[in-house]
Amino acid sequence: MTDKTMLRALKGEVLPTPPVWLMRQAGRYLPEYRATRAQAGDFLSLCYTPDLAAEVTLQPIRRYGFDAAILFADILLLPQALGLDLWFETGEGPRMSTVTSMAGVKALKGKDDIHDKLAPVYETCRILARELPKETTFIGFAGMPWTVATYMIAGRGSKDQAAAHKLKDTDRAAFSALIDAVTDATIEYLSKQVEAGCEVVKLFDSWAGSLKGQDFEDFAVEPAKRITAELKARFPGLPVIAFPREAGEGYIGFAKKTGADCVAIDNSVSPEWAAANVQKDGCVQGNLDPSYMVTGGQALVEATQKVVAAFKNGPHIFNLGHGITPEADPENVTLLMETIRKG
Ligand SMILES: Cc1c2[nH]c(c1CCC(=O)O)Cc1[nH]c(c(CCC(=O)O)c1C)Cc1[nH]c(c(CCC(=O)O)c1C)Cc1[nH]c(c(C)c1CCC(=O)O)C2
Repeated sequence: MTDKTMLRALKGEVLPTPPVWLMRQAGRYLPEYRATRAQAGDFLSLCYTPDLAAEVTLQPIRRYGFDAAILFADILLLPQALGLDLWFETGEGPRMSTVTSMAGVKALKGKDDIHDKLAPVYETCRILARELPKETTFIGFAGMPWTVATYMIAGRGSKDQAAAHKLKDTDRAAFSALIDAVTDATIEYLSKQVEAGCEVVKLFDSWAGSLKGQDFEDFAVEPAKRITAELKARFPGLPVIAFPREAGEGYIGFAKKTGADCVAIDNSVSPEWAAANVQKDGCVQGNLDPSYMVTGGQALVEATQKVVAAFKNGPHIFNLGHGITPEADPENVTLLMETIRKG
């Protein structure tokens, strides 16, 4: 039996204190992150410089002793490896060349031609597999095809994913071919991360909430199911965490339908609701509102205790409902950790 608490929770064990890590735990709220990012020059150089990417992954582990470390990279490196141009506009976010037709999908690189570009990411994994503390679980990740496709189709982030919905509704063949191409490449990308030392994979579907009805089944559930099944066939026992963010009722049964070991829950649903409707089927991860990491105080303590209490009768990994923001106060993360660990 492993003594890594995160792996134990993923196997369904109910622990007296939940394992904890935070989405975006390596990020701009930490002065040491900002210093290493400045040393790298920019965000993408940081992602592609293995020593520095490993360093920022380790920083929050040293500072807080989280139970898990997540590989430092980005979900948009995969479309870049598929041949799209990617850059970040300061203060705005990602920009990308677009794919909006079958010809565009056909022009993408094949699923086995992504590894040259992504080799530095695999090297980061190898460094971390060596250097992480033995009690720390190492998480690899990728974006889910729908979320990644929304950026590939629009060339940027958007509030309502309108461009992706439009392609889905007007050129189903091109849209489906794009989802399939990203699904196939994601399987190869995650396989390499696991071969390089990741012990768990997390699938980020940040925009799953905008898929409704049959679209949710076809483009959130199905790709998660295919990716999970193929990874588990290649790596028996590999734990998979799925995060269909803002899925609402779609969270119910998501683990059963996809084969994922754990469902990550955002903070638009209450922990009590998630315990009753989702945790009944297995491990859940979540779901404190990230804004408490900015505001802190007694409200943080009480909200944290409420999340822990709501999930205490089943397998639970403590996390935020979404990424920690640049405005968060590092001291509030210390308070969070004290609150969780003193029980
Ligand atoms: C949609 C998405 C992206 N990236 C990711 C998602 C899915 C999760 C989510 O919904 O947030 C996932 C991601 N991005 C990053 C990680 C690393 C691991 C971690 O610490 O969580 C992970 C797992 C680093 C990052 N990815 C990004 C940063 C900030 C970059 C910086 O240092 O300037 C980090 C630390 C940039 C990024 N990357 C992306 C956007 C839209 C942005 C700009 C917005 C922002 O600045 O927060 C795409």
